[in-house]
Amino acid sequence: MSADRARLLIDCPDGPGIVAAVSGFLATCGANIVESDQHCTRAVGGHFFMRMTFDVPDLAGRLTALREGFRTEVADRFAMAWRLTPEAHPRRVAILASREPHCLFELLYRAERGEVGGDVVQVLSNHPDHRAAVERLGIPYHHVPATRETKPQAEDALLEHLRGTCDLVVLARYMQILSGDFLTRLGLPVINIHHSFLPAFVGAAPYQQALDRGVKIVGATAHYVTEELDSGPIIEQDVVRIDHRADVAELARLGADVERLVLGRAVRWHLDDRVIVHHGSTVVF
Ligand SMILES: Nc1nc2c(c(=O)[nH]1)N[C@@H](CN(C=O)c1ccc(C(=O)N[C@@H](CCC(=O)O)C(=O)O)cc1)CN2
Repeated sequence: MSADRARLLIDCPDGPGIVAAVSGFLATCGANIVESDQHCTRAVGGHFFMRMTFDVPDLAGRLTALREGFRTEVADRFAMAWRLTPEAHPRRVAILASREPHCLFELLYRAERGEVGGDVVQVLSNHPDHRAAVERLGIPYHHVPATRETKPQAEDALLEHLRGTCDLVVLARYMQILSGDFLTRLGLPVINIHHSFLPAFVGAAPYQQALDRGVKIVGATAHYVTEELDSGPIIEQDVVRIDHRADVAELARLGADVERLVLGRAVRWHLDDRVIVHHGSTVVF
């Protein structure tokens, strides 16, 4: 990982001259573009998306000036939504879990191997089950019990631990619905793994819903969390075939492998600045 490497994510109304303006600005800064990817929603009158990776000497010392120059010379001209982030910028991840362990430990395993794109700085759970295993990895574990009656107090406690200490929150089969007020006060991206192929089977017990419906595939969906349950922008999905012999335990067993893969991909892509959210959907470079 180079200290002088940065990622630039852009989306704006499509039109002529965008790529030339961005690459021209970077050239005047002495930047070398090492990766560039773009997408337009349609030929005319659409929306433009781009992800660039570039190297620029003394990035740390010039970051503020680089951002200000890009804003005034390029972004404002094209009404861009954008973010320019050093690749080496710390990406601290907090994981919320309940009893199911597989997604939590998938992320911890991947983080140990440097495959998440950030550091897991704490685990919080409404159950004490995983404290010993998490703390053996040297990661703080906070048990924050939550019931329907105590949800406001539990959310206050979660915010105490989360605000100012992390850059991304991941719900690894965390089984508490978070309030809109909590999400607003948190002010960070939250990624959830839902154990169905959304929009099918929203809410609790999707495997039982799938069994009752007689489906032939089950799946998992990683999405950004919004106040509306399981309705946030989808980042990644995958499925596995099942048949009439499967009961709900078998569905959960087969589905767990899909959940782990889908969540691992989504967290990595988010932390690699590959995901742009636009009008409730995502572009994933
Ligand atoms: N605001 C949001 N909060 C949460 C979301 C979300 O999309 N928006 N996703 C859920 C995860 N989830 C499905 O993936 C889910 C979790 C829990 C429930 C639910 O009905 N929970 C009950 C309590 C269940 C219990 O105590 O065991 C509840 O909170 O009343 C449905 C879906 C995470 N949060």
